[in-house]
Amino acid sequence: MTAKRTLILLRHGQSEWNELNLFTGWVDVRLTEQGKGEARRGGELLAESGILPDVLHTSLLSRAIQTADIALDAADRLWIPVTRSWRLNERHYGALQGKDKAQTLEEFGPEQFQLWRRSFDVPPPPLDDASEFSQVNDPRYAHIDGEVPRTESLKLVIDRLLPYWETAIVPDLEAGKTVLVTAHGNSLRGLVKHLEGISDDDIAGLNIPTGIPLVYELDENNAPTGPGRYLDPEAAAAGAAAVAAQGKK
Ligand SMILES: O=C(O)[C@@H](CO)OP(=O)(O)O
Repeated sequence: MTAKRTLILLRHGQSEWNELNLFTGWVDVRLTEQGKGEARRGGELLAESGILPDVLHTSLLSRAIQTADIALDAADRLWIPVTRSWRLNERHYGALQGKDKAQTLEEFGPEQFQLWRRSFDVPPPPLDDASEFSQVNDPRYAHIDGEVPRTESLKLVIDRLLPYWETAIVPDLEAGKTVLVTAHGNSLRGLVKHLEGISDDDIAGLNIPTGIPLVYELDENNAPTGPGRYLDPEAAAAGAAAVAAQGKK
Protein backbone atom coordinates (compact mmCIF):
# COMPACT_ATOMS: atom_id res chain seq x y z
CA MET A 1 0.00 0.00 0.00
CA THR A 2 1.32 3.48 -0.80
CA ALA A 3 1.52 5.98 2.01
CA LYS A 4 -1.04 8.76 2.10
CA ARG A 5 0.17 11.90 0.37
CA THR A 6 -1.06 15.21 1.75
CA LEU A 7 -0.16 18.58 0.28
CA ILE A 8 -1.06 21.89 1.92
CA LEU A 9 -0.82 25.11 -0.09
CA LEU A 10 -0.79 28.40 1.82
CA ARG A 11 -0.69 31.85 0.26
CA HIS A 12 1.02 34.41 2.50
CA GLY A 13 -1.17 36.71 4.62
CA GLN A 14 -1.93 40.28 3.56
CA SER A 15 1.28 42.13 2.66
CA GLU A 16 2.00 45.86 2.94
CA TRP A 17 1.55 46.17 -0.81
CA ASN A 18 -1.61 44.06 -0.89
CA GLU A 19 -2.98 46.64 1.54
CA LEU A 20 -1.79 49.54 -0.64
CA ASN A 21 -3.15 47.80 -3.78
CA LEU A 22 0.22 47.82 -5.58
CA PHE A 23 1.54 45.21 -8.02
CA THR A 24 4.21 43.40 -6.00
CA GLY A 25 5.83 40.45 -7.78
CA TRP A 26 9.41 39.98 -6.58
CA VAL A 27 9.53 43.15 -4.44
CA ASP A 28 10.22 41.93 -0.90
CA VAL A 29 7.52 43.58 1.18
CA ARG A 30 6.50 42.35 4.64
CA LEU A 31 3.21 41.26 6.18
CA THR A 32 0.81 43.79 7.69
CA GLU A 33 -0.61 43.18 11.18
CA GLN A 34 -3.71 41.81 9.45
CA GLY A 35 -1.47 39.50 7.40
CA LYS A 36 0.20 38.21 10.55
CA GLY A 37 -3.25 37.52 12.02
CA GLU A 38 -4.23 35.61 8.85
CA ALA A 39 -1.05 33.53 9.10
CA ARG A 40 -1.78 32.71 12.75
CA ARG A 41 -5.34 31.71 11.87
CA GLY A 42 -3.96 29.54 9.04
CA GLY A 43 -1.80 27.69 11.55
CA GLU A 44 -4.71 27.32 13.96
CA LEU A 45 -6.81 25.81 11.16
CA LEU A 46 -4.06 23.26 10.54
CA ALA A 47 -3.88 22.39 14.24
CA GLU A 48 -7.68 22.18 14.61
CA SER A 49 -8.01 19.86 11.62
CA GLY A 50 -5.07 17.70 12.70
CA ILE A 51 -3.30 18.21 9.36
CA LEU A 52 0.22 18.75 10.63
CA PRO A 53 3.05 19.43 8.16
CA ASP A 54 6.22 17.33 8.35
CA VAL A 55 8.23 19.54 5.99
CA LEU A 56 8.01 23.09 4.67
CA HIS A 57 8.84 24.58 1.28
CA THR A 58 8.81 28.38 0.87
CA SER A 59 9.80 30.97 -1.70
CA LEU A 60 12.71 33.35 -1.01
CA LEU A 61 10.33 36.24 -0.28
CA SER A 62 9.94 37.47 3.29
CA ARG A 63 6.13 37.56 3.26
CA ALA A 64 5.95 33.81 2.57
CA ILE A 65 8.68 33.04 5.11
CA GLN A 66 6.97 35.17 7.79
CA THR A 67 3.64 33.48 7.05
CA ALA A 68 5.11 30.00 7.36
CA ASP A 69 6.88 30.84 10.63
CA ILE A 70 3.77 32.35 12.21
CA ALA A 71 1.47 29.54 11.01
CA LEU A 72 3.86 26.81 12.12
CA ASP A 73 4.30 28.48 15.49
CA ALA A 74 0.51 28.48 15.93
CA ALA A 75 0.43 24.78 15.03
CA ASP A 76 3.47 24.04 17.29
CA ARG A 77 5.48 22.81 14.25
CA LEU A 78 8.18 25.48 14.07
CA TRP A 79 10.77 22.70 14.21
CA ILE A 80 10.05 21.00 10.88
CA PRO A 81 12.75 20.97 8.16
CA VAL A 82 12.58 23.80 5.63
CA THR A 83 13.67 24.22 2.01
CA ARG A 84 13.40 27.55 0.22
CA SER A 85 13.56 28.24 -3.49
CA TRP A 86 13.24 31.21 -5.83
CA ARG A 87 11.19 28.83 -8.01
CA LEU A 88 8.28 29.28 -5.59
CA ASN A 89 8.52 33.10 -5.78
CA GLU A 90 5.60 35.23 -6.90
CA ARG A 91 5.33 35.92 -10.61
CA HIS A 92 7.76 38.69 -11.57
CA TYR A 93 5.37 41.49 -12.53
CA GLY A 94 7.79 43.32 -14.83
CA ALA A 95 7.28 47.06 -15.27
CA LEU A 96 4.07 46.85 -13.24
CA GLN A 97 5.99 46.18 -9.99
CA GLY A 98 5.33 49.11 -7.66
CA LYS A 99 2.41 50.44 -9.73
CA ASP A 100 -1.02 51.11 -8.26
CA LYS A 101 -3.60 48.57 -9.52
CA ALA A 102 -6.49 51.03 -9.65
CA GLN A 103 -4.41 53.60 -11.57
CA THR A 104 -3.18 50.92 -13.97
CA LEU A 105 -6.75 49.81 -14.62
CA GLU A 106 -7.77 53.39 -15.31
CA GLU A 107 -4.77 54.14 -17.52
CA PHE A 108 -4.83 51.00 -19.68
CA GLY A 109 -8.49 49.88 -19.49
CA PRO A 110 -10.07 46.65 -18.22
CA GLU A 111 -9.05 44.43 -21.13
CA GLN A 112 -5.31 45.15 -20.96
CA PHE A 113 -5.42 45.12 -17.15
CA GLN A 114 -7.01 41.66 -17.11
CA LEU A 115 -4.59 40.43 -19.79
CA TRP A 116 -1.60 41.46 -17.71
CA ARG A 117 -3.07 40.15 -14.45
CA ARG A 118 -4.67 36.90 -15.46
CA SER A 119 -3.85 35.84 -19.03
CA PHE A 120 -1.84 32.62 -19.31
CA ASP A 121 1.01 33.73 -21.52
CA VAL A 122 1.12 37.53 -21.85
CA PRO A 123 3.87 39.00 -19.64
CA PRO A 124 3.79 42.70 -18.69
CA PRO A 125 6.55 44.86 -20.26
CA PRO A 126 9.98 44.05 -18.75
CA LEU A 127 11.23 46.00 -15.76
CA ASP A 128 14.26 48.22 -16.36
CA ASP A 129 17.36 47.01 -14.50
CA ALA A 130 17.83 50.56 -13.17
CA SER A 131 14.42 50.54 -11.47
CA GLU A 132 14.31 50.70 -7.67
CA PHE A 133 11.96 47.69 -7.94
CA SER A 134 14.42 45.51 -9.91
CA GLN A 135 15.96 42.37 -8.35
CA VAL A 136 18.91 42.01 -10.74
CA ASN A 137 21.46 42.91 -8.04
CA ASP A 138 19.71 41.23 -5.13
CA PRO A 139 22.26 38.83 -3.53
CA ARG A 140 19.58 36.25 -2.76
CA TYR A 141 19.32 35.56 -6.50
CA ALA A 142 23.07 35.47 -7.20
CA HIS A 143 23.03 31.69 -7.60
CA ILE A 144 19.86 31.01 -9.55
CA ASP A 145 20.40 29.07 -12.76
CA GLY A 146 19.82 31.37 -15.70
CA GLU A 147 18.96 35.03 -15.36
CA VAL A 148 16.91 36.93 -12.82
CA PRO A 149 13.59 37.54 -14.60
CA ARG A 150 12.65 41.04 -15.80
CA THR A 151 9.01 39.97 -16.26
CA GLU A 152 6.99 36.74 -16.27
CA SER A 153 3.69 35.39 -17.54
CA LEU A 154 1.90 32.64 -15.62
CA LYS A 155 3.25 30.23 -18.24
CA LEU A 156 6.82 31.25 -17.44
CA VAL A 157 6.12 30.84 -13.73
CA ILE A 158 4.92 27.28 -14.34
CA ASP A 159 8.01 26.55 -16.45
CA ARG A 160 10.35 27.49 -13.57
CA LEU A 161 8.12 26.04 -10.84
CA LEU A 162 7.57 22.51 -12.19
CA PRO A 163 11.23 21.40 -11.97
CA TYR A 164 11.10 22.27 -8.26
CA TRP A 165 7.79 20.45 -7.83
CA GLU A 166 9.25 17.33 -9.45
CA THR A 167 12.67 17.30 -7.80
CA ALA A 168 12.02 18.77 -4.35
CA ILE A 169 8.34 18.52 -3.37
CA VAL A 170 7.30 15.22 -4.98
CA PRO A 171 10.12 13.26 -3.26
CA ASP A 172 8.85 14.49 0.13
CA LEU A 173 5.29 13.46 -0.77
CA GLU A 174 6.51 10.07 -1.97
CA ALA A 175 8.29 9.60 1.36
CA GLY A 176 4.86 9.88 3.00
CA LYS A 177 5.44 13.35 4.43
CA THR A 178 2.70 15.93 4.82
CA VAL A 179 4.09 18.87 2.84
CA LEU A 180 3.35 22.55 3.44
CA VAL A 181 4.11 24.92 0.55
CA THR A 182 3.95 28.58 1.55
CA ALA A 183 4.05 30.82 -1.49
CA HIS A 184 2.13 33.42 -3.50
CA GLY A 185 -1.07 34.16 -5.40
CA ASN A 186 0.33 33.46 -8.85
CA SER A 187 2.93 30.78 -8.06
CA LEU A 188 0.16 28.84 -6.30
CA ARG A 189 -2.24 29.46 -9.21
CA GLY A 190 0.40 27.83 -11.40
CA LEU A 191 0.70 24.82 -9.11
CA VAL A 192 -3.08 24.42 -8.79
CA LYS A 193 -3.38 24.65 -12.61
CA HIS A 194 -0.88 21.81 -12.93
CA LEU A 195 -2.47 19.68 -10.19
CA GLU A 196 -6.09 20.09 -11.29
CA GLY A 197 -5.40 20.17 -15.05
CA ILE A 198 -7.11 23.56 -15.44
CA SER A 199 -7.06 24.88 -19.03
CA ASP A 200 -5.06 27.92 -20.12
CA ASP A 201 -8.33 29.85 -20.52
CA ASP A 202 -10.04 28.77 -17.31
CA ILE A 203 -7.09 29.57 -15.08
CA ALA A 204 -7.94 33.28 -15.56
CA GLY A 205 -10.93 32.75 -13.24
CA LEU A 206 -8.96 31.23 -10.37
CA ASN A 207 -7.91 33.47 -7.48
CA ILE A 208 -6.22 32.29 -4.29
CA PRO A 209 -7.14 33.98 -0.98
CA THR A 210 -4.48 34.98 1.54
CA GLY A 211 -3.77 32.88 4.64
CA ILE A 212 -6.21 29.97 4.24
CA PRO A 213 -4.73 26.45 3.93
CA LEU A 214 -5.77 24.57 0.78
CA VAL A 215 -5.43 20.81 1.23
CA TYR A 216 -4.98 18.12 -1.44
CA GLU A 217 -4.83 14.36 -1.02
CA LEU A 218 -2.73 12.89 -3.85
CA ASP A 219 -2.67 9.43 -5.42
CA GLU A 220 0.42 7.35 -6.30
CA ASN A 221 0.92 9.46 -9.44
CA ASN A 222 0.78 12.65 -7.34
CA ALA A 223 -2.53 13.60 -8.92
CA PRO A 224 -5.26 14.93 -6.60
CA THR A 225 -7.87 12.36 -5.55
CA GLY A 226 -10.44 15.20 -5.47
CA PRO A 227 -10.64 18.97 -5.59
CA GLY A 228 -8.53 21.00 -3.19
CA ARG A 229 -10.27 21.71 0.12
CA TYR A 230 -9.94 25.06 1.91
CA LEU A 231 -9.94 24.62 5.67
CA ASP A 232 -12.23 27.67 5.97
CA PRO A 233 -14.33 27.54 2.76
CA GLU A 234 -16.46 30.62 3.52
CA ALA A 235 -13.51 32.86 4.25
CA ALA A 236 -11.73 31.43 1.19
CA ALA A 237 -14.63 32.33 -1.14
CA ALA A 238 -14.78 35.87 0.24
CA GLY A 239 -10.98 36.22 0.04
CA ALA A 240 -10.83 34.96 -3.57
CA ALA A 241 -13.59 37.40 -4.60
CA ALA A 242 -11.68 40.27 -3.00
CA VAL A 243 -8.53 39.34 -4.95
CA ALA A 244 -10.51 39.17 -8.21
CA ALA A 245 -11.91 42.66 -7.57
CA GLN A 246 -8.52 44.33 -6.90
CA GLY A 247 -8.10 47.46 -8.92
CA LYS A 248 -11.80 48.25 -8.96
CA LYS A 249 -11.71 50.61 -6.03
O1 LIG B 1 0.83 42.01 -7.01
C1 LIG B 1 1.11 40.79 -7.08
O2 LIG B 1 2.26 40.35 -7.08
C2 LIG B 1 -0.03 39.80 -7.18
C3 LIG B 1 -0.34 39.13 -5.87
O3 LIG B 1 -0.51 40.05 -4.82
O4 LIG B 1 -1.15 40.50 -7.63
P1 LIG B 1 -2.30 39.96 -8.60
O5 LIG B 1 -3.32 39.25 -7.75
O6 LIG B 1 -2.83 41.24 -9.21
O7 LIG B 1 -1.70 39.06 -9.63
